[in-house]
Amino acid sequence: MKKITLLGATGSIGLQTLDIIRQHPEQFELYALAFGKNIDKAIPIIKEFNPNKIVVLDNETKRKLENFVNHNYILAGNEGMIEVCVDPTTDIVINAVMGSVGLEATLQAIKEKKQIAIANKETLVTAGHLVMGEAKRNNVTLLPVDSEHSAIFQCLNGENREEVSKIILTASGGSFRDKTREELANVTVEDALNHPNWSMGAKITVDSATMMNKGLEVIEAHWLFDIPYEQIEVILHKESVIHSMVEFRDNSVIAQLGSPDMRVPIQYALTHPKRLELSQSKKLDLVEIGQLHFSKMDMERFSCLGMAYYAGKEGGTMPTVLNAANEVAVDLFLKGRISFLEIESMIDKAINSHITIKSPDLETILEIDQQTRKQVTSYIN
Ligand SMILES: NC(=O)C1=CN([C@@H]2O[C@H](COP(=O)(O)OP(=O)(O)OC[C@H]3O[C@@H](n4cnc5c(N)ncnc54)[C@H](OP(=O)(O)O)[C@@H]3O)[C@@H](O)[C@H]2O)C=CC1
Ligand SMILES: CC(=O)[C@@H](O)[C@H](O)COP(=O)(O)O
Ligand SMILES: [Mn+2]
Repeated sequence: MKKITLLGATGSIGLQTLDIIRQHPEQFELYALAFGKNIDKAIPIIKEFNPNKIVVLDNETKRKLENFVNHNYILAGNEGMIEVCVDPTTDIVINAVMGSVGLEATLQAIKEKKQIAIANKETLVTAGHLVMGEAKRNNVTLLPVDSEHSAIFQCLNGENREEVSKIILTASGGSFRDKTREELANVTVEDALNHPNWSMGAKITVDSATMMNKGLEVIEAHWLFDIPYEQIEVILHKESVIHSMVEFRDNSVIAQLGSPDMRVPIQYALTHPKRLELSQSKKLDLVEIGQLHFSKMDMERFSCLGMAYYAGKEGGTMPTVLNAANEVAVDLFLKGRISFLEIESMIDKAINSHITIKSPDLETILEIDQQTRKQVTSYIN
């Protein structure tokens, strides 16, 4: 029985993880969960799964939750998140929070040699060298949940990493894939949240529309698979059926396919190297689909992807700035305070005004993250 600590239990990945735990009660138990403020979503989860420990964003949310659930172990904030990650009873930590907020908890979990299933890409973008360094020192393998990285992980099964010539990440193109840059000027939040293939949290859905999601995934792939940026390619594939591919030095390409359903990579991260049945998941029917489409990525149309390659190659604190600027800009867009195209102009401004600090430690990363958030917020004030 694997005892799970689930960070981000009320989110899109969190709820799908709970579905897997529900389907395999003999394999998995929800030991602890963390969420932000959404107690309406959390209450039924707590009642159904009865976790030993609960973490919420702050003391105000803790007090509110205590009015609805009779539980004697509710913690708040970052310290709470760290506590449930290093808890000796926990076997595996699933980081499915939104944004880089779970960074310290993830680092502490790795130090305790917990298994880590990582859905959260921002953690690796903002501090990939620290996370992977800690994982190496503690002999911890990070099990990818992000669909593309799970695909690559599966394609690399049993292969010699030295023989990889290229990783090919597929991108759906997001909500606005058929729009020109001119047409992007007046798009709404509602339009942006209408992803053609996946139902996901608001922030990642907007990232997918700006193509920053793929940019973050390029950096995530660089760290997870220890591969140079020059050997990571992104192509457009509107059906999201091929989740990603690996090309080897003999020109053989291995791809992982499946209907778009995040429960598949989530479950694989929990069962690796084994597999379990997954009910209510649509089997892939290529005859029904008929055709798959691919095209070259237009780096001018999707300028966020270019910014992510730049920040990743520059390294040091630059990806921290990219990530923090993006988190703030997307939040402002979702609140209706800036336009869609202002997301990329704000990120551009932030990365262009930053002087990279090489090999930053955790304190520096956290400081630059906070500074960037303040700076980008000031762009609209
Ligand atoms: N959704 C998907 O299909 C995929 C997601 N990912 C990645 O997984 C991560 C989660 O995405 P997704 O599930 O879509 O996001 P959601 O926005 O749906 O959920 C985010 C979760 O994080 C919690 N949370 C937010 N802020 C805090 C905080 N400060 N402290 C504690 N908990 C917090 C939220 O709690 P509350 O509800 O209370 O706000 C919620 O449980 C992201 O990094 C995303 O890029 C990767 C691949 C696919
Ligand atoms: C499901 C998943 O992994 C998302 O990150 C997905 O990849 C978003 O799709 P695009 O970024 O390709 O639009
Ligand atoms: Mn993805």
